[in-house]
Amino acid sequence: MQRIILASASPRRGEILQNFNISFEIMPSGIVEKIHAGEEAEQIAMALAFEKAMDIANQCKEGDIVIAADTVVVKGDILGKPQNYDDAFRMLKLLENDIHDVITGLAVVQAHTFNRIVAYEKTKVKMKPLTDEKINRYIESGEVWDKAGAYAIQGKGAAIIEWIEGDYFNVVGLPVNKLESILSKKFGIELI
Ligand SMILES: Cc1cn([C@H]2C[C@H](O)[C@@H](COP(=O)(O)OP(=O)(O)OP(=O)(O)O)O2)c(=O)[nH]c1=O
Repeated sequence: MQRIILASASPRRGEILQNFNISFEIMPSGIVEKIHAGEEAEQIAMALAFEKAMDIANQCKEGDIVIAADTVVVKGDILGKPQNYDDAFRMLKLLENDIHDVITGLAVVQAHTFNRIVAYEKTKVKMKPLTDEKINRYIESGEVWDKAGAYAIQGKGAAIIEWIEGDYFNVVGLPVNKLESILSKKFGIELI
């Protein structure tokens, strides 16, 4: 029996995938995410997604399908998750009142075969102007910690996002639209 594995500890990714017509298991990857200086954000997101998928695929039996993703926020700098309060403040100060990109790398790997697809999706996001007081209140809400770019569009962060262009689910961490195409066309698995 071919299993479908989501190689992710992100509750958001699990929740998004649960909406669909597939049964899957969750096996978070233990890789240490390292951003290599000088690489493009798209390359970094895809390389990290691929590393996570391969880490788990190596522990699976032949034929299992492993899905992994990695989300980064990009505005000149590449922003991952904030390390501490000052880092979260710096990120939100950089993002407020401007447009940035959210890039999610997506990897789908069939364990112990050469069937593997790595892709990325990009969504443009416009954040409202924010006073320092508002940034402080948002950080203190506790929502920012495990989120790339120190905000969550699916949470209180919705109130500070003016508009987006592209796939909403890509911002939340799993580009469902792209995943559906890859699973359907390359692996014969239908989400709906
Ligand atoms: C911008 C944004 C990011 N995020 C989250 C999605 C990802 O969980 C997180 C980016 O971290 P990732 O390193 O992509 O993922 P993760 O460490 O949470 O989970 P795993 O590697 O096990 O799959 O930021 C939101 O939930 N909402 C948002 O609006």
